[in-house]
Amino acid sequence: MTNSNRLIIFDTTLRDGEQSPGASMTRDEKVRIARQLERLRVDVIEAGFAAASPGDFEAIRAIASVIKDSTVCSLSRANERDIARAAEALLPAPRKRIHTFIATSPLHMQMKLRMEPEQVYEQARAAIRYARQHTDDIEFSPEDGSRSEEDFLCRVLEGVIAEGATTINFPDTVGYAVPEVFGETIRRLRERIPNSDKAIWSVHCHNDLGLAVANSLAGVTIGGARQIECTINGLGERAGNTALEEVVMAVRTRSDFFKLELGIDTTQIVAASKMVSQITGFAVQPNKAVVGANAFAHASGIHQDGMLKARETYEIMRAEDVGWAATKIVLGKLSGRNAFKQRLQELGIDLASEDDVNAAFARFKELADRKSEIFDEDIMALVSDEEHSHENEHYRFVSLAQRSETGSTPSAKVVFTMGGKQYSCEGEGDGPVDAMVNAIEKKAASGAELVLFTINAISGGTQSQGEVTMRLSRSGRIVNGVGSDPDIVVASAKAYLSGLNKLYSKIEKVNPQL
Ligand SMILES: CC(=O)SCCNC(=O)CCNC(=O)[C@H](O)C(C)(C)COP(=O)(O)OP(=O)(O)OC[C@H]1O[C@@H](n2cnc3c(N)ncnc32)[C@H](O)[C@@H]1OP(=O)(O)O
Ligand SMILES: CC(C)C(=O)C(=O)O
Ligand SMILES: [Mg+2]
Repeated sequence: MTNSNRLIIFDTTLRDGEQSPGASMTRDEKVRIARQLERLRVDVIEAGFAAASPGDFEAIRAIASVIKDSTVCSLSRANERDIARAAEALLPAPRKRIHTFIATSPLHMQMKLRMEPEQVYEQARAAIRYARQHTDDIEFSPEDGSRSEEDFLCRVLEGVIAEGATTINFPDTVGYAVPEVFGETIRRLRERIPNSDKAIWSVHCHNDLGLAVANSLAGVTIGGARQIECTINGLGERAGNTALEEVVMAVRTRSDFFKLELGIDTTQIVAASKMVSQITGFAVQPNKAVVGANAFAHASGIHQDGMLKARETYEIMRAEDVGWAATKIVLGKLSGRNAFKQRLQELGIDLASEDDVNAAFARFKELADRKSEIFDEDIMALVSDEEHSHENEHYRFVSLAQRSETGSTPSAKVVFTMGGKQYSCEGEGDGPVDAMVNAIEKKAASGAELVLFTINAISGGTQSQGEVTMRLSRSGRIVNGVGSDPDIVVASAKAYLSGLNKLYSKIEKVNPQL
């Protein structure tokens, strides 16, 4: 197989992205994101790690059943049980890939796997042999590749290609690499391995030193890789992975330098970014490249003057090309169903049925009565609330009254349902949010610990909705609850109950003994 100039975009938001503490997603949320990734026309969607849990298995299977254009992939360790589980989850997919990996660095082999290099070599080859029985699209990753010995890598990679691996993914698992060295290593590996041209070479970089995008691009330009693994908004384990929007727009904007072809529909980038941020509760920083709120905003007079005379003076990309709307219909309380449905479509939101659209439209009208202009972020929040209401809703917010006055102890009364029964509880606390949590806990007694609380204004002005993310932890499980409302204490109550629902939910990720 020769490397052409086509750059394959492999998205791992649903697998490595989900490895971000607190970013776990439900099956339905994953399917929504997968559909948006398909609209974005990514080549490969890594939908999860089938052997990790029944929830992950089900999510991969659901994605494999609905995605038609992108290849659907599952990660698996280099053993028969994981690979068989991946193959089973991928059965409905028209295009499927099994991605298997094993660590090759001395540190990982000795301390983590407790295996001799010879055993790792044999296990890697055996894994590919077994995976070949299920599909001929097989990817292999030597985990911790950038800290592995080159001679050993050559031997393992030659062996797995000989067994039928069609993609060799070189990971910088701990974000240790620097661009020139990383690119040169891949170039040398490709040069030294006799059958290297039988596989497509790929890069998978982490951002621990903020070099994930630079390393990925060096892997392509210096190393000759033709697949980049990346995630929306750079989500991922620890400091995250290579950001899809950044590599894609770098390759496209500087096509004079990269001279590579991409299949991506870049106009879907912003919708994908907003969807992932909304579902995971991980806000995008305003100065984030491409998808940050300020990425195309100009505040200083000289820049504004230049922009008015010729956009190119201060912009290297067009906002519309990545999906920022230039002009649009303003949605408000006088808008109708058609305008609302049109905006849902533009935001890549597919509601399952007309009933779902009607329910979301009713919430939209309710919100529009309290808020003069409804922004895209409001709609995303509202639809997400709608989707959560279909999940196993053990806890549901009904109403809240709270009182805080300088010099007196804040108090809150929360009405909510638990297991279908309605309760009204009162509590006091250091502040209104603390009082609200104490009120809920009087009845819920969940044992959850609040480990992170963030609040974002999800559109402009003081009448903006507040979007609250509450990260809860219980017995080693971490979940993000998200809630939005123009009243930030109500948003907090919704976020807290949504977190409790996730902790309660059986389909959330657990570590079952399969
Ligand atoms: C770099 C990466 O991102 S790798 C992907 C990381 N993602 C995840 O780990 C998420 C999903 N993981 C899980 O749900 C669980 O870890 C499972 C289901 C895979 C395994 O759970 P458990 O069986 O309880 O094992 P546990 O996680 O405690 O330990 C991992 C085991 O796999 C072994 N292992 C690790 N990597 C590999 C591999 N690539 N191939 C084969 N075995 C491996 C470890 O040596 C360890 O074996 P041991 O139990 O004999 O000591
Ligand atoms: C499974 C592999 C590719 C991985 O995520 C890593 O090494 O970071
Ligand atoms: Mg990774």
